[in-house]
Amino acid sequence: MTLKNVHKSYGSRSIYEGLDFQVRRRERWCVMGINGAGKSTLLKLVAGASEPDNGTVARGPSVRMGYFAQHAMEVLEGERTVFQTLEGAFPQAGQAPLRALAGCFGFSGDEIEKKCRVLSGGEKARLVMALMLFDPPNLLVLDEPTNHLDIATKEMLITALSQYEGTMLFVSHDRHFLAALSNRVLELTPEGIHTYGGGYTEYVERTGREAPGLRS
Ligand SMILES: Nc1ncnc2c1ncn2[C@@H]1O[C@H](COP(=O)(O)OP(=O)(O)OP(=O)(O)O)[C@@H](O)[C@H]1O
Repeated sequence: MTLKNVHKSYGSRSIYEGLDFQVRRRERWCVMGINGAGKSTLLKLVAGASEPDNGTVARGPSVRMGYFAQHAMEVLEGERTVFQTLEGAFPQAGQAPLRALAGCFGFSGDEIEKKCRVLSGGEKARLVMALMLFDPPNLLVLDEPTNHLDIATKEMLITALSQYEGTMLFVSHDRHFLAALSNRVLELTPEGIHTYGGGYTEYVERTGREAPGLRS
């Protein structure tokens, strides 16, 4: 995944002026920066949900991507149940594995019969994660995936993602998520980008500072 000389503005507000950045296989980048630095915009560009004004975003031919952002929850069909949603996505999978999948993501017993329209934000996020991780793509782009999750589900997600062997690019304000899952750090600053070859913990040790906007 290579971004070359990427320019992006919203109206008169310039977000990047010539961004160069490369993500290689198995790297796990956390993206840091203050509010409005352009973290979500970068993830959108990588995911193809937004186009650069100038420059190129190139994906390797074997890249299969999963993109999670808050709007991902809106694509759930309100009248479908949790189970119907999983079955619709994986028609070949059979009942038992899908029930097990739902269970792993906290939908036990009758809860899989709940319609999507009644799900809480956290339940929707869990269902979207289950859809994404059943047959995981080899590049995950995650924009604040733990936002609506309770602690138990967050820990479960961290465990699942630490076993994931693909490449990741993510934004998180959760210290444990950052520390457990990153092996690279990209910092967006007004002066441009800084990259660090180690994970978040090494970044904190080296720079003596934590990510801006950390929640826990
Ligand atoms: N579609 C849009 N139209 C106009 N301005 C936008 C749009 N999307 C983002 N922006 C602006 O661009 C800037 C960067 O936005 P972005 O969401 O990438 O920042 P961020 O670093 O993810 O911020 P936060 O930490 O607050 O989520 C912000 O000032 C934002 O208001």
